[in-house]
Amino acid sequence: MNQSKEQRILNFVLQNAVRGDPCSVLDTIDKYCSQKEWAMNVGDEKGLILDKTVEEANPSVALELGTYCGYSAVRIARLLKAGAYLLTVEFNPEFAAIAKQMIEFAGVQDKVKLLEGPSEEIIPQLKKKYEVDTLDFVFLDHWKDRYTPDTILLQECNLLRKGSVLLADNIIFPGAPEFLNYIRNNPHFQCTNYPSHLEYMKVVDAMEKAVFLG
Ligand SMILES: Nc1ncc2ncn(CCCCCNC(=O)c3cc(-c4ccc(F)cc4)cc(O)c3O)c2n1
Ligand SMILES: [Mg+2]
Repeated sequence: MNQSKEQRILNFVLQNAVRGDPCSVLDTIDKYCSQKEWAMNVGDEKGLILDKTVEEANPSVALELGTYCGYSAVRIARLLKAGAYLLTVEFNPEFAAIAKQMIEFAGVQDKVKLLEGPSEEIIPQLKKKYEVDTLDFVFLDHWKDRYTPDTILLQECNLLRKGSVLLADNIIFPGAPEFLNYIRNNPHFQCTNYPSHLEYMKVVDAMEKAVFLG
């Protein structure tokens, strides 16, 4: 059976990146996806916005919704301080298997816990099953029409604290208009927009940061 694009991306990393070097894994994925096959990784341009937001938040506990091949999980995990960790949620088993290998090859597996399943099922389990108190940072990069219901769910499950930072990908393309309307009109969030471009393309995109005010 011929390989999936995601398997081809992983194979290119296994053959061309340096094991245990997260930056070489990120550069290798970006090289493949800009030169050979486009894929929906956050990419190098929006990745810099993600880096700065994570460094500023300096989270002890981070959550990512939508792992895909593990590019942003590696990107986030490489910046986490000792003892800090990332929980990343992916419901596609094939993508989860690829991401697991990508995370291990990059050498950040001790900082990343990959949870397989839909966000709407996983989020309500975070406190009891995964022993989370509150989340310091959340990266939303899954179904764009789940950004709003999952942000509401995070609040309902008391997973946000004053200062928790949410960062959402694809605000312009494919777009999350309903989320933008919800979060910008919600007095419990302080929002900042970061104009950018769709990964590996000249198409305009943006990220939105929303700090929970409690
Ligand atoms: N609930 C739940 N829980 C857990 C989950 N795990 C996965 N999923 C499903 C996520 C499915 C993928 C989400 N990501 C995107 O759709 C996406 C698309 C583009 C894009 C596409 C076509 C174009 F022509 C241009 C741009 C670019 C991006 O940067 C994107 O992030 C889950 N859902
Ligand atoms: Mg995205």
